[in-house]
Amino acid sequence: MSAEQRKVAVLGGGSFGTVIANIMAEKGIQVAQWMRNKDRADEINQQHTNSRYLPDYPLSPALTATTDIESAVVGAELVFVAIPSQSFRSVVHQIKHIVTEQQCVISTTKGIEGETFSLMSQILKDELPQANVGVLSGPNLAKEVAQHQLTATVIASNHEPLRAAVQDALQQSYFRVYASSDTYGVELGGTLKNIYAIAAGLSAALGMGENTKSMLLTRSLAEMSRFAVSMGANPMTFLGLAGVGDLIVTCMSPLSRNYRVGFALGSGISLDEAVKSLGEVAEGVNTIRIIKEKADEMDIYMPLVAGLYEIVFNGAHVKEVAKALMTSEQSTDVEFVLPRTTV
Ligand SMILES: NC(=O)C1=CN([C@@H]2O[C@H](COP(=O)(O)OP(=O)(O)OC[C@H]3O[C@@H](n4cnc5c(N)ncnc54)[C@H](O)[C@@H]3O)[C@@H](O)[C@H]2O)C=CC1
Ligand SMILES: O=C(CO)COP(=O)(O)O
Repeated sequence: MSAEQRKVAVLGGGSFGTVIANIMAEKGIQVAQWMRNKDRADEINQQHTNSRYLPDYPLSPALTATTDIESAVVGAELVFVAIPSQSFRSVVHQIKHIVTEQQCVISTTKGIEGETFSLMSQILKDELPQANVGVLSGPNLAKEVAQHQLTATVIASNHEPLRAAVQDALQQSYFRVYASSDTYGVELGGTLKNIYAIAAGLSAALGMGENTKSMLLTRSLAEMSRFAVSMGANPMTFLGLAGVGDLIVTCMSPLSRNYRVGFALGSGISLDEAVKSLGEVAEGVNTIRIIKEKADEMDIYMPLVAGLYEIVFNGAHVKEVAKALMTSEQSTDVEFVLPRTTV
């Protein structure tokens, strides 16, 4: 099928929904981007910009926006969902009776539903059991994708035709799409790294040095992987783009909203004010609370999450938490857990 014959939908009018929709429109694919806000849809259709979320980046004139979710989704081969985790289920629920078993639905959302401890692919399976489900995740700061900076991402699904269709739809000279069959690991990596980006922003605001940043990043990766393995994920996925790759970009770039929330907290701004002034989603704030509860329940050792929770939600002082972490019981660096062999 030629690009012009392909029809896809993107649900969400924010930064990531817009760049994903724009990549495909640039390739000549028919893209319908659904959003709630009519003025923003009109702006995309008439001025080819989304000034609220991506000011200064021209969009493809071929990209069309709509406020009618049904017309966007009906007949779309691929449906990407770029809606913050707190609204994800309610939006997907609206298309429950429209989606057919031929369609592929792909989450780009890096968060967890607190009440059910569900990642977004699980919500897609709950709400749309008829559809093929996938997850797109990786080191993909929306503004850098909009600038056409060379970028790589991962499409994860256990449905091979979905992986191939998404690779074909999104592959661009500046955007490379790798495939994975570890949906759970890819999705968990994208979700967990937001927590550590908040910690990295906090430490940057306090002027901590490069040794500190390196320690924080590396121990974050160890902690994420420990949690993931306890939950049954493949630790190798955490050495890839959707694991350490996304951790690096989000912990190092002031373009990351989670990093910026951490930086604001470290500068003495309250959590409410930091989130409000951001005006975009920072999934990591809720994720800290949800992962802390799960780690406590399952007795998983996550000292960085526990310390960050105290700082963000209980007003603990960063320097006191850092001191407690630095002087806690001696620990090993990397432990290899070898598979048990039968004797
Ligand atoms: N921005 C980025 O660099 C990247 C973001 N992501 C993930 O993509 C997801 C979405 O993020 P962004 O687009 O960046 O967020 P954003 O904050 O830029 O935009 C969120 C969009 O969702 C819409 N929305 C919220 N609730 C809604 C509802 N009930 N019904 C309809 N629309 C609703 C908002 O109006 C807004 O258009 C997040 O989970 C994020 O972690 C993933 C990769 C990169
Ligand atoms: O996931 C992202 C980059 O891969 C975007 O991170 P933020 O949500 O912190 O901006």
